[in-house]
Amino acid sequence: MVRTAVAFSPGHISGYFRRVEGSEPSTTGSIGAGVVISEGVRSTVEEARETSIRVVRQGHATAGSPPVEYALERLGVAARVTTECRLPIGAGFGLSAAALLATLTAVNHLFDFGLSADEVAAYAHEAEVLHRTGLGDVAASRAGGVVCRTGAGIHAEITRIYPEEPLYAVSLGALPTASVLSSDEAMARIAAAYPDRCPRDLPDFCRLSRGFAERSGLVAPEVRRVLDACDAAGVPASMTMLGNGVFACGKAAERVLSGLGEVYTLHVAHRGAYLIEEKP
Ligand SMILES: Nc1ncnc2c1ncn2[C@@H]1O[C@H](COP(=O)(O)OP(=O)(O)OP(=O)(O)O)[C@@H](O)[C@H]1O
Ligand SMILES: CC(C)(CO)[C@@H](O)C(=O)[O-]
Repeated sequence: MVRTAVAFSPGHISGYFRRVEGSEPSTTGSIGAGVVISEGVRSTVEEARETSIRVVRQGHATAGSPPVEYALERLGVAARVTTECRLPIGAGFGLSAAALLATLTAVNHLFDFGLSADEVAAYAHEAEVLHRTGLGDVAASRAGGVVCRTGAGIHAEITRIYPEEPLYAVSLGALPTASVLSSDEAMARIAAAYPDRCPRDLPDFCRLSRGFAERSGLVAPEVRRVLDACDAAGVPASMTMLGNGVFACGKAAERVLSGLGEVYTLHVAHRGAYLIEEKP
């Protein structure tokens, strides 16, 4: 019988960030703030002769995931991996980091590596940074909360608060993270836009993020239309970094967003990646 392990990792909406360039992947990443969300990626890992990755969303499967393939190779294992998520990929929900954390958590158990949670996160972070699919998402998604990262990498200081209220998001399409992270011009604007403090609560997070989004020049026209509708209704909202999407806080947010796309109601996660089951 083929042995299987299943793990889950929460996703992460980044509200504002600044790239930190270190001498190696472990010291490279970002500072910034975001929300770790209870939705994320579930990964099923089976022993196999050759590695294959199936990415499943809403019953539709695609093959391959360069960052996950890299991480498996780095650990010297071959496995059949299936990732499943409900949220859209490439839309600023930190799903590449969640896929890495969930897969490596399952791999760690399946192959009896005995890696600590720190070591699992270090491998995931390295794969993210090298593939330019994220900078701070792994550090954030290691645990829950509205997070404020004041240093780069997984060992940096992170403060976490746990508001009870939900937030709401709509996605207007994908924005490949690497396309923005590879642009020096975008990075310079982003650095200048950084709000130099941590959020006090969820509405404060939304407002600080919005100031950043405006100053960074990253707001695309479709995102602008949704932000305008939120502004008109007095709903604090900003852009999902880095995706063509909007997140919004407060009671009226769901109603305002519902006319503009599929609305995801998201809760602040209380924990990071965890093993769901191991068979046999
Ligand atoms: N659910 C997933 N399962 C496996 N690989 C994924 C998954 N989501 C993203 N990836 C990998 O990450 C690459 C693109 O990542 P990208 O950073 O653009 O998406 P994201 O993490 O969903 O969004 P963002 O980083 O903007 O929040 C994909 O090409 C894929 O290889
Ligand atoms: C770069 C980024 C916005 C991509 O999701 C995120 O990883 C972050 O906040 O560092």
